[in-house]
Amino acid sequence: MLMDLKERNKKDKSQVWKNTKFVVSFNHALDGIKTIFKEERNMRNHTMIGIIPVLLGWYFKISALEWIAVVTCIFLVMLMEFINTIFETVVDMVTDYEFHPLAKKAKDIAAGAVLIAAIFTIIVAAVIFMPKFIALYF
Ligand SMILES: Nc1ncnc2c1ncn2[C@@H]1O[C@H](COP(=O)(O)OP(=O)(O)OP(=O)(O)O)[C@@H](O)[C@H]1O
Repeated sequence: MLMDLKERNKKDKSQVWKNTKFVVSFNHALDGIKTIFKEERNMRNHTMIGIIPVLLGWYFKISALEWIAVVTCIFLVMLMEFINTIFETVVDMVTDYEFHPLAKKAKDIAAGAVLIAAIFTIIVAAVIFMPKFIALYF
C-alpha cells in the first residue's frame, strides 16, 4: 500500500511538492482545519463544550489571568484532538483498516492524551469557577 502511495505521489508532484509560498502553506493549513471540523464529531463536541467556560467567564467577569487559563485549556483540548486525529489517520493509512495490536496501542494512547487534557481542563475550570458558584449561592 505504501508503495502505491509512493508511485501516486511521484506522478502527482503538485500534491507532494514542498510549499515555497506562504499563502499555499496557509491554505493547506486551513484545509486541515476545515477537514477536522467537517469529519470529526469529537472536534465539534469539544468546541461546543468549550463555549461553556467562555460564557461562565463572561458571566463571572473573571480576571485576565483566569481568561488565559481558560483559553489555554480550551486550545489544549482542541490541539490534542488534532494530534489524536493525525494518529488515527496515519494508523488507518498504514494498516489499511486491518487489525494490528500496535495500531490499537497508538490509537488508544492518542485518545488517552485527549482524555488527560480534558481532565486537566475540568480541574482548572473547577479551581476558577467553584469558588464563584459557592460565593453566589451560599
Ligand atoms: N487498525 C486497528 N487495529 C487495532 N485496533 C484498532 C484499529 N483501529 C481502531 N482500533 C481500536 O478501536 C478504537 C477506536 O478506533 P477509532 O479509529 O474509531 O478511534 P475513535 O477514538 O473511536 O475515533 P474518534 O476520535 O473519531 O471517536 C481505537 O482506540 C482502538 O482501540
